[in-house]
Amino acid sequence: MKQIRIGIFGFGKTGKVVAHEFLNESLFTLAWVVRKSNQDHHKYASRLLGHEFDAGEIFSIEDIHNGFFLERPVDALVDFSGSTGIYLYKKAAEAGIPIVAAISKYEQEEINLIKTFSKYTAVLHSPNITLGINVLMVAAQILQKIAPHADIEIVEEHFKGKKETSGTAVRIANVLGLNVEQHLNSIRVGGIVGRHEIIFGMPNQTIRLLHESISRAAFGQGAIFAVKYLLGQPPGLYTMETIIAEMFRENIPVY
Ligand SMILES: NC(=O)C1=CN([C@@H]2O[C@H](COP(=O)(O)OP(=O)(O)OC[C@H]3O[C@@H](n4cnc5c(N)ncnc54)[C@H](OP(=O)(O)O)[C@@H]3O)[C@@H](O)[C@H]2O)C=CC1
Ligand SMILES: O=C(O)C1=N[C@H](C(=O)O)C[C@H](O)C1
Repeated sequence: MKQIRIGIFGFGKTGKVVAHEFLNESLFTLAWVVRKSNQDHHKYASRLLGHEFDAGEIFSIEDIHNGFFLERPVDALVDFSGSTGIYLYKKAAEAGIPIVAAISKYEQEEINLIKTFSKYTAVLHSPNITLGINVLMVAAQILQKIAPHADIEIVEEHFKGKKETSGTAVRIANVLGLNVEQHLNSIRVGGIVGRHEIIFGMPNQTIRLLHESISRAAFGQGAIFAVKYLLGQPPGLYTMETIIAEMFRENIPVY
């Protein structure tokens, strides 16, 4: 069976693990990886990740010219780079290549670009692409309807070096109608991959909804789920949360 060709933007803490997850799935072939610098230029991501075959030639942003996506066609593009990666793949979007934009913090300009791309192709943007966190967000909205007077606080924990507030936590606050400044609490310690807790406080009981990413492989598995969903979808803007909510309504098991 013809493999699904994947191109990945970003080869950092997360991109490397996501590439490894795609390389381990026979349904996919990793066509290329684009990173910011010239580090490991033209080497194969597969070899750097310990595989015994050549896949995922590494390019830098300097290699991205207008013909790049025509010369190296893929069936889906997965972005785990940073907020500026999106400016490099307009031609891919215009060519109708589905896009998984897994960047956690975009400014309005990038959000507008995502919306523009969604006119040409299927674009999924989620600040957290794990299946679990998006189930948590659906559950939290249900719980808030059941207990509208509960006090709600969000606690997000990440590794020491993460500078920005969790995009996931901001998204959770937004869907629950909470003021980010007042109800979002950030902790930065050690090597925590990602932990999000939503605490519903009531006079005589507390309900805690908790999701922990214990390995960045969770992001890879989420990206694989997202690519499989996007293939064949019409142009438009998709999120993991709406996909999972739709599957929940139709009694389709997610995981
Ligand atoms: N949606 C989700 O579920 C998740 C989202 N993320 C998000 O993914 C992003 C990456 O996280 P993380 O891996 O920890 O970050 P890192 O800093 O470890 O890695 C960033 C990678 O992206 C590359 N890069 C940076 N800018 C560009 C660009 N303009 N074009 C192409 N490549 C670029 C870097 O290249 P070089 O190596 O050459 O410097 C590096 O390989 C962050 O926005 C993070 O919030 C992370 C985890 C989960
Ligand atoms: O930077 C990360 O690593 C992560 N970022 C995302 C966020 O900011 O919400 C998602 C995940 O928690 C890991």
